[in-house]
Amino acid sequence: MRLIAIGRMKKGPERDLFERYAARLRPRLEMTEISESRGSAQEIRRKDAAALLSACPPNALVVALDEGGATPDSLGFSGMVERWLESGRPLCFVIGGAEGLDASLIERADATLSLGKLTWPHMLVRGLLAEQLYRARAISANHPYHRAARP
Ligand SMILES: C[S@@+](CC[C@H](N)C(=O)[O-])C[C@H]1O[C@@H](n2cnc3c(N)ncnc32)[C@H](O)[C@@H]1O
Repeated sequence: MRLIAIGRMKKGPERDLFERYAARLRPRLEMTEISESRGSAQEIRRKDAAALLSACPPNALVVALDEGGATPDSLGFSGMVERWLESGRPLCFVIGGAEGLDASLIERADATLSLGKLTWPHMLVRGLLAEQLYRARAISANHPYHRAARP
């Protein structure tokens, strides 16, 4: 699995959070970082989209992280991840920069994923996604990391 994201992460709590879960994930979650571009908001979104997509293999199964995307619960997400992995296509998660993702990228994506209606800082989204991927894999493996019971 690969995470392709805008911006270069500095040392700090966001990086620690991402690395804590990424290190435990199987298959591994590799990271490709793309430098932030300059210009108007529209130009930045277009350049980011081109750079993000060119970092994905041509046959990639692209999952775009977007506030307006699908909102599965963790159990549902676990099933989605299993199906994506079973497809045999390189699985690429894409996170935008400060200006968000261009519509062309959302259209190209095979799936979209929202972490809720709130806007999260893009560096934090990396850690949130890595944790949810770890949880998804734990659910599939019946590992007790995920406690499904609710009052
Ligand atoms: C700071 S946000 C961009 C906000 C931008 N105004 C927009 O409308 O997308 C940067 C990136 O983080 C990710 N992101 C932020 N909040 C998210 C959420 N609730 N669900 C999924 N992805 C999110 C998206 O990939 C987004 O492109």
